[in-house]
Amino acid sequence: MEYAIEVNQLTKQYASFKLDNISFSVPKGSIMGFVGENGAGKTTTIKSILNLIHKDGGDVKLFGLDYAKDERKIKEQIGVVFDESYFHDFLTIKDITKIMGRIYSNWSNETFESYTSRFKLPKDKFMKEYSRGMKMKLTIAVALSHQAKILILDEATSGLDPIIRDEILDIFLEFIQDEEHTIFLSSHITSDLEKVADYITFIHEGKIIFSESKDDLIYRYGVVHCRKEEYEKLDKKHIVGVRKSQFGYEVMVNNRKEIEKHHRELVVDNTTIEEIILFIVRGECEN
Ligand SMILES: Nc1ncnc2c1ncn2[C@@H]1O[C@H](COP(=O)(O)OP(=O)(O)OP(=O)(O)O)[C@@H](O)[C@H]1O
Repeated sequence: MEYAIEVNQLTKQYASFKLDNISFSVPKGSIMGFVGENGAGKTTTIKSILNLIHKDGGDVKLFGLDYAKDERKIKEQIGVVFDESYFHDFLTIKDITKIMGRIYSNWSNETFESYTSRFKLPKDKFMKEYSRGMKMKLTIAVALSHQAKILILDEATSGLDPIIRDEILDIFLEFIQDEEHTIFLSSHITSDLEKVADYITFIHEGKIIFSESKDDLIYRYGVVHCRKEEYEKLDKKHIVGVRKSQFGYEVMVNNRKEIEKHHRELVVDNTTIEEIILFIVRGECEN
């Protein structure tokens, strides 16, 4: 398999936080969703991938290239969208077209024009008159208009309404259609990731908990509703989290086939990425 991004044993130490020896890879032509709570280390990881901060250990490769040797080549091929717009208040779309044409050697006025029209962005208004949603669409239009091979987005769709988010997610799906383009997308909104992501990487307190194909996760994980006595007979190595209530036990398992094989009396329900994450973070675990 060819990888667009490879993160290998990356470590970054801040005074009260450590990105702890993390490794994962993003296959070329796919959408990778990057999830984790506030402060889990998503932005720190993204800044390391973009070579915007100094790493304390490990390495990052994009298209197999190293920043130390090929920084310019790498940066030309990345489109970046952070959760805040970086355009000056007194610029219009026309000004931005000119500026970007000077910055990127592969800038395409036609592509930019087609996205700004599609997003119905007003051409003569100043940025200060743009809403947050309009600014975000504009930033995405810029990122898509210089023939980037990878789009890296940090919480870019958070704070946007569901209709705009849906429109943007459709564009992401179009972007990767030709299998040459890749998207790495951090988000709190797991339902968005469930809709578009091929792979999910989950980061928790600076560590990668899993980085897997979304379909495999949904296929392997499941929730068992059972009584205490039934719970006690389950093989703990398959349990990733438990919720106890007055009605019984809800148990998130990571190998539903094994559970179904050994406990024919139990029903294992389907689950969602959001539930898996909630169980891992908030459920009790007795392993
Ligand atoms: N420059 C810095 N100096 C010191 N600590 C930092 C710095 N940047 C980030 N941190 C700390 O690193 C931790 C991870 O931050 P990061 O921004 O990577 O999290 P995140 O997962 O992106 O969170 P959020 O979803 O809230 O944006 C936090 O505890 C943060 O306070």
